[in-house]
Amino acid sequence: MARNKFDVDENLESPFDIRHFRRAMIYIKRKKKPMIIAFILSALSAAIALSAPLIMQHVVDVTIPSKEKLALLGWSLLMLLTIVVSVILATIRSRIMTRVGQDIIFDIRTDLFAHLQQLPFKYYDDRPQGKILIRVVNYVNSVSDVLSNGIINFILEIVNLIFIAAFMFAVDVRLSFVILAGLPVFLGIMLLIKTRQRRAWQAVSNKSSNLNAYMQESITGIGVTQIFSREQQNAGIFTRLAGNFRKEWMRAVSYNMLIPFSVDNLSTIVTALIFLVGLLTLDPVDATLGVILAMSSYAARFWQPILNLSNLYNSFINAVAYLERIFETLDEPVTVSDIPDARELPSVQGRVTFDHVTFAYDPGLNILENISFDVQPGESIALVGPTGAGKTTVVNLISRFYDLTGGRILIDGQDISQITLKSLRSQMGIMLQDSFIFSGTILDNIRYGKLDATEEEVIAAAKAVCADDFIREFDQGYLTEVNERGSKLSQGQRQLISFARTLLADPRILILDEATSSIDAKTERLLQKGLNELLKGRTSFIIAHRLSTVKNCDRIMYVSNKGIAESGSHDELIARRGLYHKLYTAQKMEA
Ligand SMILES: Nc1ncnc2c1ncn2[C@@H]1O[C@H](COP(=O)(O)OP(=O)(O)OP(=O)(O)O)[C@@H](O)[C@H]1O
Repeated sequence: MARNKFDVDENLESPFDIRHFRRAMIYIKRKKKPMIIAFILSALSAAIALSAPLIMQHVVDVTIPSKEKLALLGWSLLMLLTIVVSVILATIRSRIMTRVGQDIIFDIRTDLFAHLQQLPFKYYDDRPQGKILIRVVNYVNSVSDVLSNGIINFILEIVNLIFIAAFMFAVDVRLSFVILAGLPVFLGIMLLIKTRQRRAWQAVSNKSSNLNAYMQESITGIGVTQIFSREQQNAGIFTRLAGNFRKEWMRAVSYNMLIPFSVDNLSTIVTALIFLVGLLTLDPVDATLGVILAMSSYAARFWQPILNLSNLYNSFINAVAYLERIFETLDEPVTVSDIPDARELPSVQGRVTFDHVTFAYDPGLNILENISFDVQPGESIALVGPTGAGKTTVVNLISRFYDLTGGRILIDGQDISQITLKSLRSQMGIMLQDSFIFSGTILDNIRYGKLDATEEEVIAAAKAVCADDFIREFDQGYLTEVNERGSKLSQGQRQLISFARTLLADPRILILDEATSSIDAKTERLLQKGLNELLKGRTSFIIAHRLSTVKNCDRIMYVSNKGIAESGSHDELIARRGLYHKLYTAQKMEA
């Protein structure tokens, strides 16, 4: 799909079809047993409640005229009992269904999260994170009730309707037809608004997704916003997005409200008709006062399930808009994945070979073309060159974050597209400019890549990269809580923790993408010590704009013009007086 932005609606690639709902049944079926129990309880409770008008009819027509006080008391108590039993059953059912609803949310969310974890970088490149988040959190919440209670209530209301119709016809056939006469009118209204209503709810889901994406982006970029004093403009954008959401919501809800409004009016008209027809035809044999009262009560009851069904239909329509998004995410292909017979990559020595590699993020726009080179185990390679030349792309390809457009990358002679991603990536250590700190303790963060590491191993890794001293200065030492934005930690400290994390995982191949760029010269000297420790005996690719940091690498590759323009040691490249020499002297002059 094309790259998306916070204020661009995500268009669905396929229109809704019932298969989405059938697919949702997979989750529902897992909860078959509690749902059947809940259904039986609901049916019992509804049937018991339905006997009330019959009791009423009997009391009005027989018990009251015969003035049997004891019988009247008996019937009243029975009526009370029906209400109590029906409430108890309904409460138990509602408990069961709350659990079922939460279980369904849990299952869908777990599947979504597991799938999102596997999706390639390309998926995340193409859309704002907020739009992904809203699917896992809000949309799943929104569909849970429809998939649990909704299904049961739907069946139940239909059964209810049949029951009521049967009771109604048993009491009076003519008046029953009067009640049924409102039905075609109602169905006509439903048909008329159906498509518009679905579109309206789709628009709501789009606008809430946009709002969420902007919120997320704004929170992440709050620092930049405040530096550039963009608060007012951003508030303007937010107001526009929130306004769009409000507008769509109002529109969608107005469709929803149309339905109870129609039901209410139809129900009133039908009840009035019953009284009218009843009065006109009132004779002691077939239309007693009791019959008319019972029938008007059935008329109200008959329209209640219809109202409930139409409300369910509304929720169903909303849920469809969300289900479409959820399944779209679940169907997103894992384009970078293990081939069917992928081999495990055994412990590697660290030889890396690019064999005529060509790569494009977007079809037809090659970023790298026909690159070949061979890196020996333990060799350190610096990738330098102008911004946007493709240095990060080269290292991303080694970890197979993207698949190649052409050629092969081999590790110890094995094509990386033929081996499992897990065995490949577990032998790589990657450190980026912005080292990510997960919420938890410093200890957890260092242990992230090797969960079974002992505390001693963690401390040894921290010591090796000169991180131990500053960690111990915190009151809680290694148990200090840090969060995802790494607050409490300076940039350099975050970097050192990330070095320790990588060292502990002990990868054979190391990638450092601008890992030391945001660090001042003094901290860099400290880091350099840690870094030297980290690099020992490992194949490493280091991207750095500051050439002083890569001067000592075994080989320097100058990436430019979709390929490696120059390659050699610092001294060789300086002697060649080419692109690297130019860049180096320019930086020296600046310093
Ligand atoms: N996810 C992406 N989708 C599409 N194009 C991309 C993507 N990432 C990078 N590019 C493009 O690929 C080219 C190479 O980008 P890359 O990040 O590899 O450059 P770089 O040499 O590492 O740059 P810098 O030194 O600025 O970090 C750039 O033109 C960039 O616009």
